[in-house]
Amino acid sequence: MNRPVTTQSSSTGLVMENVSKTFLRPDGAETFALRDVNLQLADQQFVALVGPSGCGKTTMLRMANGLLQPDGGRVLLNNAPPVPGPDAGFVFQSFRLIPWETVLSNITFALMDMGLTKAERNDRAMHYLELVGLARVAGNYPAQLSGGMRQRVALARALAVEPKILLMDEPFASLDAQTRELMQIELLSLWERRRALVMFVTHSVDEAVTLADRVVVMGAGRVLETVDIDLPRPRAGEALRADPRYIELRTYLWARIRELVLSDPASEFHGRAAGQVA
Ligand SMILES: Nc1ncnc2c1ncn2[C@@H]1O[C@H](COP(=O)(O)OP(=O)(O)OP(=O)(O)O)[C@@H](O)[C@H]1O
Repeated sequence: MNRPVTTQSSSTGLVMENVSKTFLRPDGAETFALRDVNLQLADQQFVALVGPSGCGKTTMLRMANGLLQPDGGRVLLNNAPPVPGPDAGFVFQSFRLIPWETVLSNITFALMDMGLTKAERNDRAMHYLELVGLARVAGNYPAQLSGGMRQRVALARALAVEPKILLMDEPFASLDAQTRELMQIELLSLWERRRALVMFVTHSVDEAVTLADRVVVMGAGRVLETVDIDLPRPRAGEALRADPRYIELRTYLWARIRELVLSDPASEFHGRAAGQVA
C-alpha cells in the first residue's frame, strides 16, 4: 500500500509541483506549512486529506483556490494558476453563513459576480436548495436552522457556483454522529449527480475511507503517501463498515496517523507508545 505519488496523463484537475509555503510566526521564527509537495489530482476525483494537526491540510486547500500563493513551486487548476472566485467552492466547519440574510439570500449573494440576472440567481439558488432538501426553509434565517441544516445550506451555496473544485475543510466536524453520517450520504449522492474534484480535509479516518477515491496522508508539511480507496460505490452504512477491505484500509490509515502523531514533538502524545493511545 506504500505507493509513490501517481502521475496521470490527464491535464485537467489539480497539479502541485514542488510547492512550498513558509509562514512567519510573531516571534520571527519560520513555520514550514508545506515542503516540496508534489501531487496530481484528477478532475472529478474525491480526495480526502488526513494528517495530524498543523501538518498543512488547510494551507493546501487555500493554495488550491489561489487564496495563498506558494513561495516555491507552482499550482495549476485545469492548466492555469487558480484564481480566487467561482472556480472553487469552499465549505467550512463553522458554516460561515451571513446571519442577517435569509437562506436564499445567502446563496444568491455567492452568485453575484457571475453575470446572472436576479431571476437566474434565484432559480439557481432554489435548484440547489431543492437538491439538499431545504427549499422549504429558503425564507428562514440561519439561526432558525439546526447545525445539519446550516451545513446543507453552506453546501448548497458552494455547489451553486458550479465550481471546478470543491474545497471542504472539516465540514462535518461540529455535527453530531447521526447528522454527520447523513451528511456524508447526502454529499456522496450530490457528488455522484454533479461530479467535481473534491478536496475534503478530515481528522476522521472512517470519514476519509467512506467518502474518498484517494486519501492523501500528510505529515509536517509533506505528502507522505497517497492511498487509493478501491471500495465499490455507493458506500454507506453497516455493509460498508463490515467489508474486510474497509477494515483493512481503515486499520492501515489509522496506524499511519497514530505513528505520525506519536513522533511529532509538537503533539501532546509525543513519545507515548502506540499501545498507550487507543
Ligand atoms: N496565516 C498563518 N500565519 C502563520 N502561520 C500559519 C498561518 N496559516 C498556517 N500557519 C501554520 O502553518 C502550519 C500548517 O497549518 P494548517 O492550518 O495548514 O494545518 P492543518 O493541517 O490544517 O491543521 P489543523 O488540522 O489543526 O487544522 C501550522 O504550523 C500553522 O500554525
